[in-house]
Amino acid sequence: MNLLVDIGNSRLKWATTAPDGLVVGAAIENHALTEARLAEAWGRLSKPPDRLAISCVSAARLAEIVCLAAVRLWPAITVFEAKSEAQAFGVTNAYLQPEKLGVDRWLALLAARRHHASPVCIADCGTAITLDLLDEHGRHLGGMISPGLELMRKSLSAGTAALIYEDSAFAVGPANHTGAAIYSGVVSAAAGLIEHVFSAQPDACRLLLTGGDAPLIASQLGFPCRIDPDLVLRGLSLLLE
Ligand SMILES: Nc1ncnc2c1ncn2[C@@H]1O[C@H](COP(=O)(O)OP(=O)(O)OP(=O)(O)O)[C@@H](O)[C@H]1O
Ligand SMILES: CC(C)(CO)[C@@H](O)C(=O)NCCC(=O)O
Ligand SMILES: [K+]
Repeated sequence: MNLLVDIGNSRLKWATTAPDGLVVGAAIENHALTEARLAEAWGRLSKPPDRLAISCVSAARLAEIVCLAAVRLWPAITVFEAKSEAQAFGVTNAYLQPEKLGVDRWLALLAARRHHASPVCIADCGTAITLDLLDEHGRHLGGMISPGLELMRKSLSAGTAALIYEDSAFAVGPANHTGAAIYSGVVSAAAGLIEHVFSAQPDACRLLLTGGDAPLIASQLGFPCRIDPDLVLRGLSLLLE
């Protein structure tokens, strides 16, 4: 059994590998991440993992906390930190400097190539929204980066006098109060971005969403799509095969 850890800019997601797939644990907010918190989550595992694979696009300090917690619980564990490469598992990285592609994006591409049909447009709807295009030969055609929903909402409150960040419920379409108008605006911006990019792709291209905001954004898309919530973790799992 192996342990997989995906550290995003907001939350840490983790899973253990099982013969028939992943067993996904409860996400931990980055600001609440401590060795003790991980020990509490992982202390309940039925047996010690042999290997730990980490994907980290956030501060290196968080990956260190994860390593320390794992080594303290299981001194014999082997730790592996994923890095973006020029080529792996039939996928070729489009970046001029392949190591500069966010490792979460790279792992999502590897998992999409293995578990979904290509050509595919991957939209990771997390702290940032990233789009990555993969052709039928496994060639990454490049991608795009935009702020995610929370960052868009926070940037409005940071850059204006009247707009405050409210924990408003999402309602479709034009709104009649500020919080709902902002939420509706940013979800429309995200859905519009994805539709704009996807509609320029060949007919055979599929649309694949992942990330915490994938279900909400998918509900506002004018195209059919699949949601794979564990795409980055599934990419990590490939690396340990
Ligand atoms: N239970 C939840 N807790 C926190 N955020 C959630 C939850 N469910 C959905 N979300 C949404 O998920 C978004 C964060 O997505 P995700 O967890 O994929 O981000 P992340 O992996 O930290 O980001 P990234 O990889 O882009 O840095 C938040 O904007 C929030 O709106
Ligand atoms: C864009 C994010 C923040 C998305 O999590 C991450 O993939 C990242 O930090 N990427 C590095 C820059 C790049 O991918 O071009
Ligand atoms: K992510």
